[in-house]
Amino acid sequence: MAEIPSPMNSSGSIPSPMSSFNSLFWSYIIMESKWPKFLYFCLSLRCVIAAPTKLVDHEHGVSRNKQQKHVFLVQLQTPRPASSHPHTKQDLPCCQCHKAPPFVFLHLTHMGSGNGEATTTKQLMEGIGKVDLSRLEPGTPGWTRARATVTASMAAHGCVVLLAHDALDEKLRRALFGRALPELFALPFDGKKRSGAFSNGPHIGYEGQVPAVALETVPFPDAADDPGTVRDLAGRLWPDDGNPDFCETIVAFAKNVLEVEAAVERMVLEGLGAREESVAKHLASQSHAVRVTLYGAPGEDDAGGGGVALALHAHRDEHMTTVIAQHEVGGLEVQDIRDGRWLPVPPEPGTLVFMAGDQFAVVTNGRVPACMHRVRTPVAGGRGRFSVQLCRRRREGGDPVLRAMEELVDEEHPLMYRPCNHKEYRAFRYSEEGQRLRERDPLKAFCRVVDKLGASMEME
Ligand SMILES: O=C(O)CCC(=O)C(=O)O
Ligand SMILES: [Fe+2]
Repeated sequence: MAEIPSPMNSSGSIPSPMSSFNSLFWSYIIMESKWPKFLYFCLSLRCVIAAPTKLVDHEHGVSRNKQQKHVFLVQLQTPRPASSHPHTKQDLPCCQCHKAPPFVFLHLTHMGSGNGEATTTKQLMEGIGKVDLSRLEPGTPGWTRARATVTASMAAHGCVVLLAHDALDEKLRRALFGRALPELFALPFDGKKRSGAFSNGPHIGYEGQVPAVALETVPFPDAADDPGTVRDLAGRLWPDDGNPDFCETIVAFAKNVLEVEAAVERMVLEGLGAREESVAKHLASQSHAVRVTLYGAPGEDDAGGGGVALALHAHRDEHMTTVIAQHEVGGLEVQDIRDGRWLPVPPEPGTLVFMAGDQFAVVTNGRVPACMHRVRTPVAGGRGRFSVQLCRRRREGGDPVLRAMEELVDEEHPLMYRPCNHKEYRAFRYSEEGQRLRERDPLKAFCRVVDKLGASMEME
């Protein structure tokens, strides 16, 4: 049986929900091939504390493999009074607290099966999971442990931090952030326009020089599969020689990080109980793009509280997944789904941040929530911030319909999102209505299933 650190407090007793009204009271259950009993326990507990079924459903994850151990984290949480709520504008569970009666919320999180290790619980309680992917081979115990941590963190936050020194070593990091990006963004505006991918529209080509948005960003679609597209673009940016070093750097990043991305997506989907063939089919249905971004250095006037300036508003990505590499200047923050707090993700060398977008929430039947995130850059130091993202989305020309994976829908997890056309969803996201909802939940407005009582299945 896997060992998990005790949730006891310093006095050696398990904290009681009554004595910590605004904080988490939690306990855990370790199961060994006994999930039906566990389910029965949950159902009876639900009756006893009268937690709404929606809350029970939201944090999910009973794998059906009865041969393996199942580790669950059970969190009991009392709602915060509305008056102390810091994020009343967000359309997140916590924001509905004031509507909820003062009973106890029940969160269930599947911590993984197989040899899931102690670190998962600790990391989940402290924030986002962090996993070292170096030299991991599928099928080994290390892989199984990593899968448990990745799955738990994705299910809880829609996000996990990866230590991936193999994919982003010091040499590539220097080539990318020390040379390729500075050279690209130093080009005059007209030079960048010449890239031919110019548009000041949403996430299609070069974006920059937009009043009130201090960032510039350039996408390189299909960089790993079709390096010729990077060379074409670079040929227009640097007509003299096409900057071969730049191309080599972008393609190397794309190839390395795409490999990591696919491995992590596989871990999460398998961790949730998807079949190998479904996962393979899903991965083959996606395209990718590398996007390089520069956030201008904020001025003193831009500073909000805490000496940081908002550089990118809170949002969820509309595509499938995003892997983000930050460099030296931090700023990425993800929102804790449980209480609305913003958790900073520091730019540690060799780390990549893996996050779910709306398409992934549809495919996983809401068992992985799309990650709400934003960027706030420090004013002190007056430095710009670089980040590089690898975005994955449903391939153009493939099946345009996004739907939940069959295995991830069952009695315990009824369909959460209706099948939807990814292009239509993208168009909706950039429509006036979608923009209005961007800090709330546009996916919910677009295709969330409504239950028989006419209520959305989200916690309300
Ligand atoms: O730069 C970052 O760290 C995040 C960028 C981002 O969220 C986006 O481009 O959608
Ligand atoms: Fe984003």
